[in-house]
Amino acid sequence: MRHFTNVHDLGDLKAAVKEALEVKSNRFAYKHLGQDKTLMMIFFNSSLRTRLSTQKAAMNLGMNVIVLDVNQGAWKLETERGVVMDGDKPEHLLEAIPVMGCYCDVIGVRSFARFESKSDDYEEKILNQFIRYSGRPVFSMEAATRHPLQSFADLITIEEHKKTEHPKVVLTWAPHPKALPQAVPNSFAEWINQTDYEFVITHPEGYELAPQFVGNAHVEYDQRRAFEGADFIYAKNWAAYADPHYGQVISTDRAWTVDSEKMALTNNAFFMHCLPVRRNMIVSDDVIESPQSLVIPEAANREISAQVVLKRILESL
Ligand SMILES: CCC[C@H](NC(=O)CCC(=O)O)C(=O)O
Ligand SMILES: NC(=O)OP(=O)(O)O
Repeated sequence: MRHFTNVHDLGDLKAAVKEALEVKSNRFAYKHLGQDKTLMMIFFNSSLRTRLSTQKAAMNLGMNVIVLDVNQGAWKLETERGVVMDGDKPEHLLEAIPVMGCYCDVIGVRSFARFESKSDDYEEKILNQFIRYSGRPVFSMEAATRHPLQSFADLITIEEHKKTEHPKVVLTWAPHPKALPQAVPNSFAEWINQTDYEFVITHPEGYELAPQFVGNAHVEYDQRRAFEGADFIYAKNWAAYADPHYGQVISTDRAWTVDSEKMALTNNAFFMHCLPVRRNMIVSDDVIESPQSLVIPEAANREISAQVVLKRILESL
């Protein structure tokens, strides 16, 4: 595998999950693959889980790791070609990317949607420049429209905990004070649509995700009806996608907060969230602390999803 930016890069998902569970049970068995190889992780945005789990995965594989927080210490970067650079940005991405490519064998990039231009975001303008100009294999650590390392970990977690062959999985919007990217819900939907689960997406009107991600999911505007009989509840906030409200918060209605009363409508469902989570906005304290909450094992599986991706990239070098 050269690059990892979406669900299709992994091929057969059942095989990928099987490989993940094998790696999970013997994660130090592949140190030869990463010997004398360097991973560079480039963050345009904050991170805890991705930063730590991906570095741990690389170390499991015997890799060296370099981490760059672009907005702390590096030169401010111009991303637009053709701009006269007489402002506060000393360096262009078109030099910085190939230079960074000189110092590593594999590149991970985190670059969230900027909500300045829907086309720039949905054409993955930043991530694709790394793919085009770095000369290295590139994987997404959450880009503008997807978070595939998270979604792979989410799938592993559901497969580990499902009590039926075809569980009902519900992706629910929940309120948040800021305008958050659509990357996590887009990616979750893209991956779950590749399974044979029953898949429902529930959100207030105006929060419809892009059709290419919704796919065959059933969209339900009544959250309680969506929760009925669910086996997994995956909560996440996202900003509006549809014009004219792209990138905007159009609701902070806490009637959508996931609480025990709503979880009682489900089939004793597990609760999932990618973290970080705004407690008592997205989910009540008692739900995220309940025995049905999988948020910690879900986060632990980020080490495994990253290790499978890095292992496949190293095997293709
Ligand atoms: C893995 C999630 C990363 C990011 N989350 C945030 O930006 C949360 C920021 C906040 O709650 O202030 C998101 O929603 O895409
Ligand atoms: N879930 C996730 O990617 O967390 P971070 O933003 O902390 O990396």
